[in-house]
Amino acid sequence: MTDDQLTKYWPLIVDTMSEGLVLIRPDGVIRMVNQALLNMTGYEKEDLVGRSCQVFNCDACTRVRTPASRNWCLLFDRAHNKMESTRCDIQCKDGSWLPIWKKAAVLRDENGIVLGSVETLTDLSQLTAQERKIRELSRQINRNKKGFQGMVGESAAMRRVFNLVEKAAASSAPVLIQGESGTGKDLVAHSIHALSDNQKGPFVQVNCAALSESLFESEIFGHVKGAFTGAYRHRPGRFEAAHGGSIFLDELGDMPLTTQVKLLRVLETKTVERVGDHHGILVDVRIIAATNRDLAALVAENRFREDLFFRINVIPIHLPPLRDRLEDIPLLAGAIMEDLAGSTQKNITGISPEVLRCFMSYSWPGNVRELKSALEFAFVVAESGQITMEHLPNQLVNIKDGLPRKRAGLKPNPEKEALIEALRQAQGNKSQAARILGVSRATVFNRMRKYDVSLEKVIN
Ligand SMILES: Nc1ncnc2c1ncn2[C@@H]1O[C@H](COP(=O)(O)OP(=O)(O)OP(=O)(O)O)[C@@H](O)[C@H]1O
Repeated sequence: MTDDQLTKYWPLIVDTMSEGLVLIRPDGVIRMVNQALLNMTGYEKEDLVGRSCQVFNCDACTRVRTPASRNWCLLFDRAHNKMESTRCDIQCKDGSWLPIWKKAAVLRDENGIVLGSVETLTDLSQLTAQERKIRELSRQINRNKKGFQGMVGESAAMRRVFNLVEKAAASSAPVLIQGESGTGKDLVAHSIHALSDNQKGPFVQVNCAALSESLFESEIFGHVKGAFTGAYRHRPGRFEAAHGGSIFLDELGDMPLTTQVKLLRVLETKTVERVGDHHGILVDVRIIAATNRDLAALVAENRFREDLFFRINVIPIHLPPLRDRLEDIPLLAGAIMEDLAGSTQKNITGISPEVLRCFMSYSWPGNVRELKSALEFAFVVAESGQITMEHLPNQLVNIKDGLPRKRAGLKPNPEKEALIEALRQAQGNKSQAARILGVSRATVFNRMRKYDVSLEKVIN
């Protein structure tokens, strides 16, 4: 084919492409379009040629068009001399939105003068529909797997929680999960992320109780080199690491007041500033927070900022303690034992009626986590057959008047009494007390501080 023939047949060649093609002048006016583009958008050639490319209302273009710039859009800036590609949405003639993959390059003459840009557009509507279908199917599979996203429970209270989790996942507002230790706050946070549009992004967890005040800010906001002694290089914080996903601020009630001010600013401006720097970095992060403290009470005591409380408590989810949903125990015990049977070689067939009665009358200060560790303990002690009372840990068979300890016996503060009892049984060994309660050693420390429990008082 000669050059002349190529020029002659070029329009036909361009029209055989399955991708849309558009040529745009440096002032943003459309110079030429191919047939595929007309098919994709529903426009006629005369609707487009000679008009501004703003007709497509492309969401990527609104982001790169700057009123201060001399050029029509950043694409024509000298610094952006390469091929650019992005996923974006354009508007069709009937007003509907079309998801596309757009590739763009600037055309220059031999003197470097910009002649215009060429853009190819791939229709992603089918792919997007398939992705949505896959997401929906995987949600259904998770729902059918075990309970709701791995959370077991059929009580009215838990059904309300599942419902709220779905609603929270569909929104991008901050979520505050409150509930006693071991009620499943961590599971709820993971479920919200897994069901949200940010599911493909990272899930970054920060335990606010585990970080010392001095480390806190650089850990979650990052720092620049030289910000403090030992800051040898620039380091991004957890917020930046969570960009495009979710950040889970666990034990939020333990966040230092100085950091609370900074967090409030992040929520309001959607930008973070690394320690030692004043440049805001834009972050698109879903915020999920949890605490086992009564945040409203901390606000009243001036230990938690009221403005932050209102800003973060947009979608409150309260997880009820296990003693208030005892009807969930048989289902929970069954699911936990199914998991344990799968991971051990023992032929344990179930729990005796007496054990179930005991479970139903116990106060479960450590909630589901304690139920889980009680059954794990029983799986270690029992050989085969049914789990009976003799296989249960001490705190459950602490018999009073022929019956396991009643719920009423633990009021008004079951968590404090359970802590004292566990420390007594463990003779002051905090790790062992943590195992008895089914909580972490840090939680034992926190509770000792919270309830002002000292080892001398407990053991003597
Ligand atoms: N509804 C539930 N169904 C099944 N397992 C559960 C449920 N709730 C909690 N669990 C299990 O109980 C344990 C404790 O749950 P989780 O860590 O989510 O509690 P938490 O409220 O975050 O506790 P903490 O405040 O101490 O961090 C985990 O092993 C979790 O899988």
